[in-house]
This record gives sequence, structure tokens and C-alpha cells, in this order.
Amino acid sequence: MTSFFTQLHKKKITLLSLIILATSFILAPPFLSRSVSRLVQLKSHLYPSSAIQQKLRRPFNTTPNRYIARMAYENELEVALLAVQRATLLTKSVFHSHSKGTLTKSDNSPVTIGDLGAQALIISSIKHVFPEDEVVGEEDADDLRKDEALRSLVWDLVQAAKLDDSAAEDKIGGPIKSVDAMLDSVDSGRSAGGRKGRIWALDPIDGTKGFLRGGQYAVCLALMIDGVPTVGVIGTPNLPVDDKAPLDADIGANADDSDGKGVLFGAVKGEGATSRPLSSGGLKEGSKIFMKPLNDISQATFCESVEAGHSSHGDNAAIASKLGITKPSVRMDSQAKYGSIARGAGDLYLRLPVSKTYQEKIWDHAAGVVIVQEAGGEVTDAWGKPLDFGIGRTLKDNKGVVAAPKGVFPRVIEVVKEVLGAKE
Ligand SMILES: Nc1ncnc2c1ncn2[C@@H]1O[C@H](COP(=O)(O)O)[C@@H](O)[C@H]1OP(=O)(O)O
Ligand SMILES: [Mg+2]
Repeated sequence: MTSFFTQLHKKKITLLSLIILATSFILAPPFLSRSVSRLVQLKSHLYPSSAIQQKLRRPFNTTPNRYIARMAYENELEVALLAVQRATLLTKSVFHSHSKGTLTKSDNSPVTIGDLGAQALIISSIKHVFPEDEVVGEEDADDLRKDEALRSLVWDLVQAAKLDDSAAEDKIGGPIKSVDAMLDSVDSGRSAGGRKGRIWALDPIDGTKGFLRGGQYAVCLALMIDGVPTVGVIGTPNLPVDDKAPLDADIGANADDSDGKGVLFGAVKGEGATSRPLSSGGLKEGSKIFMKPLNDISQATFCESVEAGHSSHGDNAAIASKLGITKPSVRMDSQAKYGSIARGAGDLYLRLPVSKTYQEKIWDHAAGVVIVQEAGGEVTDAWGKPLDFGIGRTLKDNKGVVAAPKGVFPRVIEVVKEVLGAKE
């Protein structure tokens, strides 16, 4: 009898154990997943994603690695860097040729075959990876469609410009397939711009005057998200690779892209700015760049346009003098000025308006602005107003541009306003 009860008791225990086991199988997963997600939340609070990504980030090369965390807009940055790098192969070949193929636009500004070829290459790269994106490009294909000799010249250049790294070439779509595809690429830069969506701003050769003169020029590309410059890339074939190379007065003239020259700047909003040597293949390793901390503003080096018609040399000089700056300005063409101050070779960029009616173009500033902001600087117009990139192809609500390290920016803008105010 006793053994019967013992048996029954054992069976009960076994049954109970089975019930508990089954229940825990049914109920445990949700509990477990909740605990895991709590752990993840806790971890991301302790280590914000940008810090984790910073640790895991690979230097931008062309080998995708899906197991490593990617930073925001990493693919866009990589495509932009490669597209600009490939376009500089074309501009450099034109820069070296004796006849630079100048033709005159109706507004009398020089346009070159380099401009048209670089625009075709860059837009075809963007459209290969991001077909839905819009592009605001400086050029259009009207002249190319009308002029057969020009068209075949540009087509030859476009076909010859190839990165000597097949993975890098593939990433940006390889060669342009036909003359018609080239014309369509150039014409895809006709976006009106605006405040919504993904729009690229492209200056295929910024500083055409410097390019024709044999000075500084830059290939510039930026992605704007809802009107805010978010990714910026500038290729400057005639700047020294060394971020620490001092800026001297010669930098804007008699430039050449001999060995040891050529820089590719890149930045993503919130992720920092980098520079790396330009190459003819995949991307070389980049390093972070920062503006120079300026403890004594009177020691600043300020950069301005070579062309007196683009920026008032007189007003710039008056501002420098009020800031106690005695060093002469460094004059150079193009957004090479933004790159130069972002890496601490120079300090300030002053672009005081000359004309009351001129509207700055978004492609002349969008890339430079992200790079300077990410290197620790601030950029506004000459009255301290934020630059508004969301109202079309021009910065029509702004006048002039001032860029400086954050710490001294308020003082600089105060003096700029004094000088402008005295002229009102
Ligand atoms: N009156 C002007 N004021 C400011 N910038 C101008 C003016 N006229 C032309 N630009 C633009 O200045 C840019 C070059 O600037 P930088 O002097 O810094 O090299 C060019 O893109 C040029 O445009 P465009 O290409 O139409 O000539
Ligand atoms: Mg330009």
C-alpha cells in the first residue's frame, strides 16, 4: 500500500515537472527576448552608436564588409570619393594638355572640356548607385549636343578616365556606355534643387579661372538631405598631400600636380572630416582632419579668392586689419580654400560680396561647408546668417561667406558686420 502511494507521489512529481517544463518552453522566449533587448538598450546607452561605430569603422576602401557596423551615409561617401577621384583623372589629363579646350559661355565665363567630362563621369557614378537621386550640376549638355568636335573630344576623355582598380571602377558603374549616355548624364544635372529629399550639388571644376591659369582648382560634390549639406567631397589635384604643409602665397599660382600633390577631402555630417592622397585606383587610407585651435586671432592666416571680382579684397583686408592680422592673405581659387582651413593649413575664409546682385551657387559651397563644419568650424554668410541650401540652385537669401574655427567665429563675424555696416 505504502509503495502504491509512493509510486503515485513520484508520478505526480514527474507530471508536475513535465507541466513546468512545457510551460517554460511556451513562456520563456518572450521573457528571454525582452531581457536581451533590455541588455542591448543598456549597452547602446553606455556606448552610443557613433562611439561603437568609431571603434569598428574601417578606413574607406572598396572591400565591402557586411559584418562591420557602418556609419551614416558611408556608402554615399565612398561613392562620392571614388566618383570625384575618377573625375580628377580626367581633369588632370586636361590640365596637362596644352590646349585646354576653352570655349566661351554666353556669360563669358570659361568652360572647358574638363568641366563637361567630369560632370558626365560623376553623374553617371551617382546614377549607377542611387538612380532616384537628383543632381544640381553646374553644366548642361547644350553645347555638347550642338558641337560634334567638342562632343568627340569629351567622349575620348571620358572613355580614357578609368580607375586602375577594377573593384573601385565596378562600384561606380564602370565606363559610360555610349555617347548618348554621356549626354544624358551631363543633362541629369538640371535639378532645380529644393528643401525635400536627396539632392547632390556638383561643381565638376570649381575655380575654372585657376584651372586655366595653372593654379588651384577643385572637383566638388555634396549630398544634401532635405536641403542640408550632409556628405561633402572635394578633390584638389594641386594641393600638397601633407596636411601640415604651410600655406604660402605661391599656393594659388604656378601649381602643378607633380608627385606628392593631390588631396581628397571627405566628410559626413556628425561623423568627422578626413583627407587622403588622391590616387588613380582605389581609395587610399584617410586620416581625420581638424581646424587649428586659434588662441591668438592676430596670428591667423586668412584665405580669399584670387579673383577680385568674386570677393572684395578691400573688405577682406579691412576685416583682417581690425582682427590684428598682419600676415598677407593667401589667395587661391576654388573650394581648395575650404579644404585648406579644414586641415589647419589656414584659419579663416573670407568671401565678402562684391556685387549687390550676385547669388552664390550651392555647388560652390555645399561640399566645403560640410568639411569645415566637421573639422570644427562654423560657416555662415557675411551677416552671420546660416547658408540656406534648400531654396534652389543658388543661395539667394545669403550674401558672402565667412568660415572660421568655432572658438573665434563670434569675434570674426562681429568684425565682418562692423565693416559691412560702415558701408551701408
Ligand atoms: N561676382 C561673383 N561673386 C562671387 N562669386 C562669383 C562671382 N562670379 C563668379 N563667381 C563664382 O566664384 C567661383 C569661384 O570662386 P573662387 O574665386 O573662390 O575660385 C566660381 O564658381 C564662379 O562662378 P562661375 O563658375 O560662374 O564663374
Ligand atoms: Mg565653381
